[in-house]
Amino acid sequence: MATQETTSAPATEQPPSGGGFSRRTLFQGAGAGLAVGAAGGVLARGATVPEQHAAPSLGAARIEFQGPHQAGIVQPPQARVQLAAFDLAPNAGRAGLQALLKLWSQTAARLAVGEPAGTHENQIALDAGPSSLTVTVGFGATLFDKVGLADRRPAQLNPLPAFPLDAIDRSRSDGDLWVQIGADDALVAFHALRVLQQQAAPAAAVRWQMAGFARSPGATAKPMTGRNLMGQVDGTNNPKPTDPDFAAKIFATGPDWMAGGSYVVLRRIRMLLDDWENLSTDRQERFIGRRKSDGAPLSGGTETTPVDLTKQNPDGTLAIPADAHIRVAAPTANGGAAMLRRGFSYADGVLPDGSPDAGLLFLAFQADPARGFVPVQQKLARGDGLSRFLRHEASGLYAVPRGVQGGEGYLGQALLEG
Ligand SMILES: C=CC1=C(C)c2cc3[nH]c(cc4nc(cc5[nH]c(cc1n2)c(C)c5CCC(=O)O)C(CCC(=O)O)=C4C)c(C)c3C=C
Ligand SMILES: [Fe+2]
Repeated sequence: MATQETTSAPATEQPPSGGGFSRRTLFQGAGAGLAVGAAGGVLARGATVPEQHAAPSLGAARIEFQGPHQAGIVQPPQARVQLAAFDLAPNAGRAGLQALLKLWSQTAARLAVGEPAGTHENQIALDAGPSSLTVTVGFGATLFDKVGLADRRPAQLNPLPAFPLDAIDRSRSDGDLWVQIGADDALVAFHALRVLQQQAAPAAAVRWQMAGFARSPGATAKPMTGRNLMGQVDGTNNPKPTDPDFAAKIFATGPDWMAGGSYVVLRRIRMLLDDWENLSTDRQERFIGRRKSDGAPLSGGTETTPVDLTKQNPDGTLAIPADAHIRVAAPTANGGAAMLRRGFSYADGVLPDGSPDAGLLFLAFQADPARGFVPVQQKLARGDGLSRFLRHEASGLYAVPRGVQGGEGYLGQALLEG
């Protein structure tokens, strides 16, 4: 496995709401030591940088593969994501899975530092560096039976309940293995997907694949929380790694192979953009409970001002309406239920009726979906004004084992050899 460079370098600047989001980003090569980000102005597209002050390229940024948690959870979303689920071949067995996870772990570590893949290298990403590449691997509930580990399947992987308004396409849901590949360059992300996919054969085959995107680093004059395709500032009130209870909310404590791991819920949520865009900005804001221009709560202040759900307008109505998304989803309204949302937009052309096939690849990490996504979605599906503009079309739940560190060789080793 590739060794991980540990040279210390400053982390990229984070948006106001990013709080303590750790990007674990290092820069290699000639520019090491320089901070990259729009605030520093060093990566403005088209900017001419004098040779002697050459800045590190976006491609040079890298995120450590090794650590107590897998990469791709606490880091802010990269500009590009490739999501894929794989089903194990009937004859692969535990040995086949073990060999695959070893190969994927080696490959993820190599690609994260900008080395070529050890096998199936196709040069798609040549010259583009690791571009903050992360590879995150998860196990679906169906995997455990197939490799004789049914008795070790955690209860947290029990199937999600059906929610009102669900329109789930099972062929684009679930899967034995899940992979999230994030990078700040589309070619780097696709390269990693292609290599992992080829390495998977014949032990596993792709069940479904989805591509998404988020704001590119340096796109705004200063670091800001990103927007979704409805135009809203999205991601403000996420738990922050600096919160005292962050780890308890987001990371599992056991069994041993999951200690430091997390459970991720995926929902491919199509947005009914034609209907949404027909609303006035005022109505759109009341469906969310935040101002569209800057993400400030309708109870007042700026984006980061704590939400006041009791605040009333002069006419006595609630400043944040009863069916506003942030009121219905708030941890205080759901017994403290919390999750780390790390979604990406998608835009996959148009449907037969001419409407855009576009929306949110909603991804939420949590220590236990029964105390995170499930109670919140149960409430949202019934009482959220926004839900009439959304269609949940695909779904998945995966155990994301702890990261590789110390003497461990590959992701999931403690499960498969424990
Ligand atoms: C079950 C969980 C959630 C789903 C599904 C979901 C879908 C979804 N959300 C938006 C847009 C926004 N969501 C915002 C906040 C927010 N959303 C959830 C949960 C789900 N959202 C939570 C727990 C919160 C935080 C609530 C709080 O404590 O304030 C916001 C506001 C900005 C922010 O805090 O991120 C927006 C905007 C869309 C478009 C969507 C489905 C496509
Ligand atoms: Fe939301």
